[in-house]
Amino acid sequence: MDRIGVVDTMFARIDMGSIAENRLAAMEGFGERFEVVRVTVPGFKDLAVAARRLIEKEDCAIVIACGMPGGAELDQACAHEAAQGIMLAQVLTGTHILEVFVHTQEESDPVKFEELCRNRVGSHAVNAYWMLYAPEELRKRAGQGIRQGGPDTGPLLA
Ligand SMILES: Cc1nc2c(=O)[nH]c(=O)nc-2n(C[C@H](O)[C@H](O)[C@H](O)CO)c1C
Repeated sequence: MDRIGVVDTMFARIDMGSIAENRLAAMEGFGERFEVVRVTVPGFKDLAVAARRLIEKEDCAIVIACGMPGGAELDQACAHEAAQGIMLAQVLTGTHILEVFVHTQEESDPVKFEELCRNRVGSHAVNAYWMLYAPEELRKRAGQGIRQGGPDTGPLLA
């Protein structure tokens, strides 16, 4: 059976890993064609190694890496470093790791923030599934200004 990896953090203030897991569990073939392997790490700087291990030791075909950068300048700097680590893990493994970061300052209203987070994580879980099993779904949306977590922007010249 194929494996899709999900890694999330304790630092996040929303259970991002469960959102991804539940979205994947609703997709066709769950439990038959693929299963989900989940790991939780302390914070976003720990995501890259965890994702690499999911690929190399747990045989995951793709990984969704969920993190929530805090609002401080230090958090933003660290988020950039964490993102570079995830990029490196992708290149080293030759396997996609979808970086799903929801930045605390993207939305100040907690209810809207939660909605944004659910939407982004859920959409990327579907993207991961499509990348593995239905790349034509991505192809037909090429150049459409698709966004995860907010309204789509649409093509430049509609
Ligand atoms: C400054 C900082 N900010 C964040 C953050 O905004 N979000 C997050 O998930 N984790 C943060 N961390 C923790 C680091 O990512 C990491 O978990 C620790 O440095 C231990 O490796 C740190 C150290």
